[in-house]
This record gives sequence, C-alpha cells and structure tokens, in this order.
Amino acid sequence: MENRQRLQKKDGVKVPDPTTPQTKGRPRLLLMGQRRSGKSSISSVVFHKLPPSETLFLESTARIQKDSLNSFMEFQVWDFPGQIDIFDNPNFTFDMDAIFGEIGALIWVIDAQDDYLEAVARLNATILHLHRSYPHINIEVFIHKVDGLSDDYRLDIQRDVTIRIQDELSDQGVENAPVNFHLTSIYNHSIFEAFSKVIQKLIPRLGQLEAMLTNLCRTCRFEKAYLFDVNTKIYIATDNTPEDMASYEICSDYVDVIIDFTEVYGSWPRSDQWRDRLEAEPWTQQLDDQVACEWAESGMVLADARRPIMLREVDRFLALVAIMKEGSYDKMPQINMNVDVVVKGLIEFFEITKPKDVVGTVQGGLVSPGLVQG
Ligand SMILES: Nc1nc2c(ncn2[C@@H]2O[C@H](COP(=O)(O)OP(=O)(O)OP(=O)(O)O)[C@@H](O)[C@H]2O)c(=O)[nH]1
Repeated sequence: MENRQRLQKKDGVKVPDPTTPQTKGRPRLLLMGQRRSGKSSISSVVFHKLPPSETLFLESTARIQKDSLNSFMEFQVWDFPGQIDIFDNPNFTFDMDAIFGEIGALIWVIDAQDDYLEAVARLNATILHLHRSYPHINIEVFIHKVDGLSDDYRLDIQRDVTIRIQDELSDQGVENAPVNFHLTSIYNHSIFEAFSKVIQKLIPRLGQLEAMLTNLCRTCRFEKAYLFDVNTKIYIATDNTPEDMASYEICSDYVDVIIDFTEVYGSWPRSDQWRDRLEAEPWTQQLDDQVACEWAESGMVLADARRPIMLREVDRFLALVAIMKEGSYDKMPQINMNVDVVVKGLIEFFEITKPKDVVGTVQGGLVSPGLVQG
C-alpha cells in the first residue's frame, strides 16, 4: 500500500488496487503499447463514440485509465500509459496478480505508421514475462493506423511483425503462445471488427449462439445474421457462413441509423387508417401480434440488390440484424415468428450464461428454438 501511494505521488501513476470492489469478477481488457500508438483513441472511439477525427486532441495518458462497461456482459477496459513499462520499472514493482489475475485479453497496440521495432521488442519481452506466470492470457496484437497504407504494405507489415514475434518466442523456447494479429484503424470498421473477435473469446458457449444464428439463417433464408452490442457496434456472434466485411459494415451502419432515429423520435403512434391497412390481407392479424417486439423493430430494402435488412431488438443492449435474400418480404409473418423464437432463445442464453452469483442457481438447459421452415 505504501509503495502504491509513493508511486502515485512520484509519477502520477495510479496503481490498480486489487481490493477495489467494482473491479472484481469482471473480465478485463488491457490496452498496452508504446506512447502515441493509439490506445486511448481506440478506447474512446469504440466505447465512448468519440468521432475519430477528435482523437487528434486527446492528451497523453498519465495514469492507468479504468473504464467499467455495463453492457450485455460487464467488463472493464484498462488503458495503460505508453511511457510506463510495468515489467521494467525502477521505481515500483507492480502487483502482477492485480493486473493480470482476471484478465480477458491483453491488447497490444503497434503504430504501423511509425518505426515499430521497439514496440515489437517490448511486446516480445511482455509475452515472455507473462508466459511464465499467466500462460493462458490471450494476446491480441492490433497493428494499428493502417488507414494510410496500401493493402500490400499492410500485409507486409503484418508478416514482418508476426515473424519477428514468432522467431523471438521460439528462440526463447516458447511455442504456441496464444498471440493473434489484427490490422486496425479507427477511421473504418476494422477496429470494431477486431474488438468483436476479442470479445467473442470471452463469451462462454459462443458455439451455441452461433448455432442459433446459423439455424435462423437456414430456416429464414437469410444471407447473414449478426448479434450486435448496440452501444459499441461490436458483434457478439454471427452465423457460420464465411466472414464478409461489407455485410458487417452495412449492418453496423444500420444499427447506427436505427439508434439515432429511435433517440430522436422514440416510439410513435400509428393512425387507425394505417393500422387497418397493416392488419388487412395478406397479414390478417392484429398489429400487436405481428410486431414481435415492443421496443425496436425495423426493416429496410437495399435499392441496389433488393435485399431487405431487418433489425430486432433483443434487450436494451443487444440487437439481431440480418440481411435477407431477395423476395423475403413476402414471407415476413413466418420470418417474424422465427425471429421471435430466436430472440427468446437469446434472452434465455444470456440469463443462463450470466455468472451464477448474479442470477442464482440456474435450472434446466437452453430452449432449443422450434423454428418454422420457410
Ligand atoms: N491515422 C490514424 N491515426 C490514429 C489512429 N488511432 C489513433 N490515431 C492518432 O494517434 C495519436 C495518438 O493517439 P492516442 O490515443 O493519444 O495514443 P496513446 O497510445 O493513448 O498514447 P499515450 O497516452 O501517450 O500512451 C492521435 O493523434 C490519434 O488521432 C488511426 O487508426 N489512424
């Protein structure tokens, strides 16, 4: 404790206190890397919706910044000051258990527009330190600021960084360390895509979520379905069809539009005339029965490909967004029924996979959604 206070006075560095109650039991994402590599910008853009151009005015981080995020799952993001090397600090010995004990992932940010050799050397030293005591920590390397670089050059840098790390680790006798690489920029969707991959590894029984979405895509003839965390636009799961950045981008932009729209207009009353039309042929059902969700539901058709996109709110954090095939609008009642079943399954999934001390004892298993074949 004395050490901690001394360091705080000396360097202005706030050392994490392992006894702080709000930090217990939540997976933690640590953002580390050299000064000015872009850590605070990433955290501000992804978790606080800061427009990327405004990161130019961010000040250098002097203390460890801890953010607690109450989302579909509670987790923390710790942003480390670039000038501090926690493994080689003459002023203070850090409490490694307090930092790395409950970690979900270590995100190491490398500025691809700068000379990255020192950053790679520090990352290597960090992996070697961690490997001894915490061999299971996922290390996610964000090769960052790739927006100004050509596609070929990006891949060259990724190859070079990967080789430098793998060579050093194998020279030190460390094989199969869990290190993954992502090319990122705050100026496009790549940073959200990379965070999606990182967060997905923290979700227990992710395979079950993916199976639900795959099943939904098959029965409703969807091209692609995503489960979004609406506040961050991170996708928590998708179906098993190949990854497609363009689909993710359009669905993510759609989430933005709906959120903005809902914030401005909230829910709106429908006129009797409009209601009568919606309840007539071919739907022939009360509108309240057709609208499967009271909160937010939306559909839109892309003019170019005539592919509808649908969005359905799952709870206040999550939304299901899917790209349908051409002509799917004719089958909307059936699709709505299936989506409804999956939404219920998703709600149940998150109830069951919550930490036991939050929900108490859980009995029974997941409901296997009974979908109606299209
Ligand atoms: N071109 C480009 N610039 C970026 C990107 N991300 C961050 N930057 C810029 O990089 C600079 C440094 O960003 P910071 O987020 O302050 O860096 P940091 O790693 O938190 O720095 P310290 O707090 O000193 O450790 C800012 O001017 C950002 O605008 C990116 O994806 N592309």
